[in-house]
Amino acid sequence: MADKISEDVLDKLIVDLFEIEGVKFGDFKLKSGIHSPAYFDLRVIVSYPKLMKQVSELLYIAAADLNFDSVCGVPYTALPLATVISVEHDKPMLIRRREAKDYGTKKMIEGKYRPGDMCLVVEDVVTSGSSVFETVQLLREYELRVRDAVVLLDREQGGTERLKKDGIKLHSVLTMSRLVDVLQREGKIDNGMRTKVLKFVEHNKFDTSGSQGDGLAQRKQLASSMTFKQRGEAAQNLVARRLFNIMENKQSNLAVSVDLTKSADIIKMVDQVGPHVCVVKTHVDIIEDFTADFVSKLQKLAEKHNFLIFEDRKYADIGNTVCHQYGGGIYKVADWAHITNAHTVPGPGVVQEMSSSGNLATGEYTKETLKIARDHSDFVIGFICQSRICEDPEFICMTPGVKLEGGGDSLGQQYTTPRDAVFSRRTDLVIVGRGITGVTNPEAVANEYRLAAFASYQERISQ
Ligand SMILES: O=c1ccn([C@@H]2O[C@H](COP(=O)(O)O)[C@@H](O)[C@H]2O)c(=O)[nH]1
Repeated sequence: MADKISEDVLDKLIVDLFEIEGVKFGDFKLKSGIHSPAYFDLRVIVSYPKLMKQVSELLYIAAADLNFDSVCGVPYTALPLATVISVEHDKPMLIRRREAKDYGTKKMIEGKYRPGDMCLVVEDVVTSGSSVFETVQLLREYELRVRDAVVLLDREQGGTERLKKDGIKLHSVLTMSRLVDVLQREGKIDNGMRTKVLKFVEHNKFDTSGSQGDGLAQRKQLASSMTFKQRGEAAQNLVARRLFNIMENKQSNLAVSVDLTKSADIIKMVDQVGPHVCVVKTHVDIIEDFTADFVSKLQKLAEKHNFLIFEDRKYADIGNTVCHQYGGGIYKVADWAHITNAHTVPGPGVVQEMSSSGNLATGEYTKETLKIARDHSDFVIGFICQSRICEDPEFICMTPGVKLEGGGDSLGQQYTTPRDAVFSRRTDLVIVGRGITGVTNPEAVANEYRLAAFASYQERISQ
């Protein structure tokens, strides 16, 4: 890069980024819980149009010798940079969606292209390279070719090497070491901070020895110590991705189980507690007056409050029968439920452990169901379990039988507390039924459960 752009221009850019607080130094606790002496937030660039134009131009120069038909920014910070490159140099742009639309074409890549077109990926900061790789992977799924990516700042933590393994050459405008060298020379940071940052980079390199690009496995991070955001970014399954997204945005890892028997009561309850939950769980076969109108009201509430619908049907028959049960009958679960579940006793399917006392779902059963889930990860998003059963980031562990005060009921249900489930047993999401639906002020109580469960998750990832 240094050969294409003058040293002075790069040095001035580094100081400008520092001045607009796109680069900060101190003690920053990252979402992963790690303390970092440097923090980058290049989203601020959009507030400085001249700088945004300059950065886009430098990214374009970094790609000057390359042949490409279109550009695609990694969402979100790099989107405006890719837009400026596209407009200034008359290069068609492609937009990568984070989530497929629920209607229409369900495309993940927007824009016109021909199969085999070469696309240049644009990114603001690269650490492990997993965000760039995710975008590349999607473009390749859509029959585009990708050989190169340009980035404003390479943190030099293994991203270049990792992307190389996937056939992508990373071209960076700036590197972390150059950045701290210049800032020290310009008197913006002292030598102690410079050394601290360089040591941090040295000791926090991502392992690039794996052959394939699931960055998270290579980071050797355990699911239980990762943020929901990181896990959403790593998940390939779109429902899992969407759920992690909702959990992160609503700061909720609470599912409410609305086991009421009259549809009007269910709708009223869901509207009250909807703002606090990421999932509403139903048992439609206990509803006395089930109609299609109930489903459409529930779907409207799911949109209004942004939650997913989980029909707790616990399928357990042969594939052919389950297909009829799931897609047909009077409930037509497949038409409206985002999530449903199955026992694994009949063979491959989804997994379940029970919270009731004396349940038989232990040992080998759990091991086998985990294997089935891994073999069908395009279809499986997680497990019903009382303790985390695996550290695969994409699988969500959901725990029913939760009450703030613990205890049990007269029919064998055993309750655990939100903290015990999420912090001690390291599961992700708590399912609460009567603890919320059986009280006089469900909305306030749902919020209490939300706060307790989310605080336990935050405590866990900051360990
Ligand atoms: O092992 C399991 C599997 C599912 N459930 C379901 O969760 C709720 C719990 O309701 P509470 O009122 O909080 O007891 C209910 O719908 C069960 O069918 C479970 O409890 N245990």
